[in-house]
Amino acid sequence: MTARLIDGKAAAASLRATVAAEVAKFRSATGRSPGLAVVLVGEDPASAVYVRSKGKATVEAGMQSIEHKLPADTSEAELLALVDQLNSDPAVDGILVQLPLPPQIDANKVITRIDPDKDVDGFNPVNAGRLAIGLPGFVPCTPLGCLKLLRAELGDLAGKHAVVIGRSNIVGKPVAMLLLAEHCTVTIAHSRTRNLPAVVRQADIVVAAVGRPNMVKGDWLKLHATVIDVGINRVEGDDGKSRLVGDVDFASAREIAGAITPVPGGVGPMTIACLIRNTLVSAARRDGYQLPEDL
Ligand SMILES: NC(=O)C1=CN([C@@H]2O[C@H](COP(=O)(O)OP(=O)(O)OC[C@H]3O[C@@H](n4cnc5c(N)ncnc54)[C@H](OP(=O)(O)O)[C@@H]3O)[C@@H](O)[C@H]2O)C=CC1
Ligand SMILES: Nc1nc(=O)c2c([nH]1)NC[C@@H]1CN(c3ccc(C(=O)N[C@@H](CCC(=O)O)C(=O)O)cc3)C=[N+]21
Repeated sequence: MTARLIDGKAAAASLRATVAAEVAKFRSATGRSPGLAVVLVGEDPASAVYVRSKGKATVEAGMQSIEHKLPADTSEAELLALVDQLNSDPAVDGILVQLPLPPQIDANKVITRIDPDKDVDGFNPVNAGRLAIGLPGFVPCTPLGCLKLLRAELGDLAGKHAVVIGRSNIVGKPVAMLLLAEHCTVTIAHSRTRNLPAVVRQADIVVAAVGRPNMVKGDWLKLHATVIDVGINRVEGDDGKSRLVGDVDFASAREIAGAITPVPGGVGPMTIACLIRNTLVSAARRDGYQLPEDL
């Protein structure tokens, strides 16, 4: 039996529709629409694509998109000044500074400067801390998207062994924190992990966030494991055209896994849906407006 496909595109469309319906109610209750400011420094083509799709999703949900495009040679002081301005702008509910940033800018400094209560990316240390100790805050969009897909697929996650491959601050660590809060037994693997295939073979849930095309093979998996592939890797196909592949070798993994996310069409679309979700949550908190619990 080949694995069930976890359709992130469909799940994202459904979340976006739910958010749009709630935005409409928010607007009639408060007379304003939630605003998301996205800041792009430089012209990395992949970043430009993501920023465009974020803006489109924001507007489609009935929210205001405020885009700031700065030249690649922008100084750290200039970017920090823009963040300060967005922090104090009442029309801005969410602030996202697209990563990576050019080398003259310290990304940690910028992330730390964003008002934690507008930090819809969930990258500010205050929000990382809130997640770690179980306080309400903002959960990073990609990890939240992974969790939503897993809950929809498996229901209760308590007691499952989850192996997260990757320990970055934006994906691996927050995914591990979320799974721990769901009462999974969590193993975090990384580049120094010994015998990774044997570690992965213990997993009921595998989350791969590595950035290495097709690294996780089907014969690493426990039979019928649930596989969430976060990797977005652009590679050259046999036809010479570039295409996207994940960190999991999809062809071999789908023969062993119980369910698996494709790339594209898996976690990526959920990231953007969770961003507009977080922006609405931010606007509601700032206005004391009550949203449904399970958004
Ligand atoms: N779908 C989406 O919305 C998003 C997708 N991504 C994608 O997810 C992937 C990961 O992103 P990100 O977390 O930012 O990447 P980073 O490069 O920040 O982190 C990669 C992690 O993988 C670990 N790693 C590297 N090589 C190996 C190896 N051979 N075996 C085991 N672990 C290894 C590293 O370990 P160590 O710490 O020891 O160096 C590190 O912890 C990328 O493909 C990225 O494009 C990212 C964000 C959003
Ligand atoms: N401050 C910040 N926040 C981020 O959330 C952030 C960031 N910086 N920098 C870059 C990464 C990457 N990221 C993705 C978003 C959507 C898709 C996505 O929609 N992917 C589609 C395919 C898109 C395509 O075809 O290129 C899919 O997987 O189906 C992928 C990756 C957000 N990131």
